[in-house]
Amino acid sequence: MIRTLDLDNLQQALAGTPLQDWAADLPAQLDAKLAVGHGDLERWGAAVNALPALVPQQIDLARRFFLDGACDEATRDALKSALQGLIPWRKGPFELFGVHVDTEWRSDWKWERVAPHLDLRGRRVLDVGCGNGYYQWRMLGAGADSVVGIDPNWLFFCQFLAMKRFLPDLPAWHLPLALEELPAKLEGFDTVFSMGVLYHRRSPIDHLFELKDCLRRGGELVLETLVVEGDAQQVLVPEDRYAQMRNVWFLPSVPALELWLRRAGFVDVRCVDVSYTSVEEQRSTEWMRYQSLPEFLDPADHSRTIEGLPAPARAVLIARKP
Ligand SMILES: Nc1ncnc2c1ncn2[C@@H]1O[C@H](C[S@+](CC[C@H]([NH3+])C(=O)[O-])CC(=O)[O-])[C@@H](O)[C@H]1O
Repeated sequence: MIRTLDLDNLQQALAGTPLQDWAADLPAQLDAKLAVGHGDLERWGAAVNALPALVPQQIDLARRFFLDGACDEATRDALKSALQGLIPWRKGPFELFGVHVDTEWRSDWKWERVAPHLDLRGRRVLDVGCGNGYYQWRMLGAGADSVVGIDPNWLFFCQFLAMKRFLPDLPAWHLPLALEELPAKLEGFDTVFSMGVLYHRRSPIDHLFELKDCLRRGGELVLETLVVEGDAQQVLVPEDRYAQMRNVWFLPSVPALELWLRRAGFVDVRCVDVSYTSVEEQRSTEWMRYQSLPEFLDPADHSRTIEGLPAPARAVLIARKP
């Protein structure tokens, strides 16, 4: 499976950049990771390998994730059943040759809140906690030069490989790595995204420093995370679960998050969006059959989680490394 990581092309894309040495070391690091792997990796790899060989004649990544081209009914059934082998699908939606992968999240809605505030044309991008890579494809659709995603989840890695099958020549790479597994002081990306990751970190300010270390001087950070209302000293730390999630640590107010970013050395810090997540944006579907946001909110009062905490609101902040 390592060959499907397409590391040769990644090395070529990063040749002559500050990321060149890192790219050269990746095959050995990833070989070691893949040797340990995950119990279900073989099954998910088989689902990826079962995807029919289809060549998209129509590609739209700018307005949605949409691929289409010649595909008969039997091939479409084979495509659907291979993609079903990678359930649960959380981030999307994906439209592939007439198959609509209706994911748990309307990630396209989040992208519509983020994208208008950025100019990704010609930029070398890192997406930290990229999930299945949905946003990586949309970043290419917005003109990014190359997009590297990192995420330690093996299922999401396989979901990315499924899409890459149909778009083998596009400059998007997904590495099954956690942020902590990147070398210190990479300082080579023009734009770094961290969306939906900060509240999972026990040391959120260290997370900001780690993101800053991935950026070149003058590079831009795009940070999206759960927030609460309040002033610059307001932060919620849940006693236990938050909207049924176990590993949620810090939910700052927007002014607190802006302060954290400034303390971490970012400049031009600005919040460009705050939105409550609706039960239309995150819900169970045929492609993600577990419980979802509608079950995680207080049934009598959707402004509260079932734990009695403020319902999920997410902010998008942009900041620059001086
Ligand atoms: N140490 C880590 N390093 C890198 N990734 C990690 C780490 N720990 C967890 N993750 C990954 O971070 C992602 C968080 S989801 C956001 C997905 C996308 N960005 C989104 O904005 O929809 C949360 C949400 O649903 O919002 C998961 O894919 C984890 O595997």
